Amino acid sequence: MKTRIGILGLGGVGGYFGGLLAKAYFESDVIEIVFIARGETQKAIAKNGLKIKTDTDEMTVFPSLVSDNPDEIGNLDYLICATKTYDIETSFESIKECISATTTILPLYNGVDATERIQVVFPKNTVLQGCVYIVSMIESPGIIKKVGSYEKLFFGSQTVSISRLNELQSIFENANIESYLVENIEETVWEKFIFISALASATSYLNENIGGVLNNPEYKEFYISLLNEITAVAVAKGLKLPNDIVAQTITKLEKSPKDNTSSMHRDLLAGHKTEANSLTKYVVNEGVKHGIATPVYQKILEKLS
Ligand SMILES: NC(=O)C1=CN([C@@H]2O[C@H](COP(=O)(O)OP(=O)(O)OC[C@H]3O[C@@H](n4cnc5c(N)ncnc54)[C@H](OP(=O)(O)O)[C@@H]3O)[C@@H](O)[C@H]2O)C=CC1
Ligand SMILES: CC(C)(CO)C(=O)C(=O)O
Repeated sequence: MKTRIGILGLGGVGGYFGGLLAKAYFESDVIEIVFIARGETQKAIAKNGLKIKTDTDEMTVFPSLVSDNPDEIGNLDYLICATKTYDIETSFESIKECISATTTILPLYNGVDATERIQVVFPKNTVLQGCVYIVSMIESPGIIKKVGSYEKLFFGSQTVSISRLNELQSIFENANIESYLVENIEETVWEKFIFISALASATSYLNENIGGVLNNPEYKEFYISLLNEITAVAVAKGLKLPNDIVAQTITKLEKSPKDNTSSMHRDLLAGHKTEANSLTKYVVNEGVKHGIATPVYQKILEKLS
């Protein structure tokens, strides 16, 4: 029996990492990669394969199947999900028949509540935690453009032992995915969340890219006040983060390409729906719950709502 891996959402993230899996396991006897895509994306991939462009290269890959029909997709051993967070519940509803009690689910969204939300829909399943650092986007349906060099994938579980997750780590490693199976995944996901939540909120509110935020002292101060607010919320929630998390996050941003911006800012500029609920509102709500003031987040939320 082949290990069957579904990729839900063939956009910037799902398309890139799913594409590496499809390339590695094309016509494999042991692993089958299924792309779960709909509409124009499904049509384009079925006709031409999935094209991935990087700064230096281009490749076209073919999954075993591209479909959004649960009868065709069948039961999955793993489901890797990378729609936008506002599509979590509806996208799962459409493929719930493909999830059995033994399906392991790996969410790769920005945000910290995906695992909890998916666990509500599938209470019996193993739902891992994960996050990625990558800059990638849909150029047109079935064509993914990845910019720059970073492409790290972190995953793990608070409840499942590392040894049970080694199979998935090997699957990633054999596909040349820079993946890290980490013990303290909750902290890793929160460290990414602190980075992206403050960045997405600042770039979207100020309408500036990373360089624009860092090079203007007033904007940098604004960004740092977001880091302080979200860190206070994380601490109130009981997260054990490094003491210098704010300084570490600023350093991380300083090492990022200055002409890049957050995916939320890109969505806002393109007139698309944004993930403000997961990246901005979540912090305000958790602040209220734990008695932590988040005035700068609140100001941004008012503008983005
Ligand atoms: N892009 C990036 O550089 C990064 C993104 N992230 C995070 O990763 C997550 C994914 O982002 P990203 O890849 O940019 O998103 P995209 O918008 O590029 O892709 C999302 C994909 O999900 C598909 N989708 C939505 N609902 C369904 C459904 N019911 N069935 C099948 N497909 C569906 C959409 O298809 P359709 O066109 O049909 O709606 C779209 O192709 C987000 O949480 C984001 O914040 C994290 C790090 C970096
Ligand atoms: C900042 C970045 C690119 C880092 O992965 C990101 O997560 C996003 O834009 O959503």
